[in-house]
Amino acid sequence: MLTININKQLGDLSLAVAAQLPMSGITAIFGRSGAGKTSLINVLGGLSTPDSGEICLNNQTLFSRQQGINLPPERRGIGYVFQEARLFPHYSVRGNLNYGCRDKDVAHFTKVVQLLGLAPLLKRYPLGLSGGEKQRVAIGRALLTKPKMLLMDEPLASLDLPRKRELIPYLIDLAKNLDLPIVYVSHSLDEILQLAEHMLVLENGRVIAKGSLQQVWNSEQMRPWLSAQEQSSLLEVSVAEVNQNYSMTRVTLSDDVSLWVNSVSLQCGAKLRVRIHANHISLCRIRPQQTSIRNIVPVSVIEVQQRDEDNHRQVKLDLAGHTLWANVTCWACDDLAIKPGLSLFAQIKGVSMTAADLAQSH
Ligand SMILES: Nc1ncnc2c1ncn2[C@@H]1O[C@H](COP(=O)(O)OP(=O)(O)OP(=O)(O)O)[C@@H](O)[C@H]1O
Repeated sequence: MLTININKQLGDLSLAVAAQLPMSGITAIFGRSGAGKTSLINVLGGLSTPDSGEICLNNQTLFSRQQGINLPPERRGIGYVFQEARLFPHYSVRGNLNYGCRDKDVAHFTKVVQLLGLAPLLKRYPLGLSGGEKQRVAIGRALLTKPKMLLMDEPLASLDLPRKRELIPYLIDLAKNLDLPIVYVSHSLDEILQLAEHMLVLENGRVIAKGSLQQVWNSEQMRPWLSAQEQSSLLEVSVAEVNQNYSMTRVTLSDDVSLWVNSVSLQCGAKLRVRIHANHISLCRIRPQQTSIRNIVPVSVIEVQQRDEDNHRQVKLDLAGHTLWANVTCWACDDLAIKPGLSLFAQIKGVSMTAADLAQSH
């Protein structure tokens, strides 16, 4: 467990974080620009010093103002990967990987090189590498110091979309195969959906939500910070059936609720997360007939919310015990007299759930 309880004044921002991060899987630190994400991981990595508080990694105190402890970055057992790869241009990939690595563990080197697909690059120099390749080398370099935890500050931010897609599977493999907890800063919900198991949301230097990805994603606390386009729900489902003719996959949420989504190449039984955008859901009082929409599921209204700036309402629904958010115009809400307790049918277009909305659960 990484236990954080720190305060630091940074210009106008008061960073005040109290949280415990698990020592497994990927924990996403999410927040808008200026929320304090980089400042937080700089404090964890020892690149900046809190004004007060404590940081403990398992049983080791990394920082304690009271006890006068402040371990330097190299003694924290924490690896750091920045937005830019920051490689040494005059060293080969092998030279960069070995830089700062005192303990020459050949088996570990081979494993890291294999996990990150670096073997064909070892003799090359940074100048000739793509952005994604450079970032893989930077990750490898951090891993070769055998950290107990890896901090990554938007490691995909400087990459174009194809390079991002290329790197994501490597990151998933690392967390799984090296049993290495990763703290991953991002303001991209797309990346977080694919990578993270846990999530911590920062706003104005404070933690506004933390917990499992699904719990935080679907929470009330997330709503105010997301635009209507970003509002969505995350459901954990299992692959049940593939319709080869129409390239659609049926996933089940519970014994009697299933959804058709765009085809995924996974075995039946595989666990998936599916993101359903609130703008892609429509609500009906009676079960629609002869509709093009493949997914019609019974729901009941838990709550209806409206933000001052919006001309629509956010309807929180119960779908077989899971939370589903739908954005509906005020007009439709009034017409259908949508209020808590009402039973409705939610329609979700099958085509609206694409590869970007589907992620394998780790
Ligand atoms: N050393 C400093 N002195 C003064 N202000 C600082 C300092 N470091 C950070 N800040 C301020 O703290 C705020 C948070 O910065 P930080 O870089 O941690 O945000 P962030 O959430 O990582 O943002 P982004 O997503 O844009 O990288 C910003 O307003 C920044 O200007």
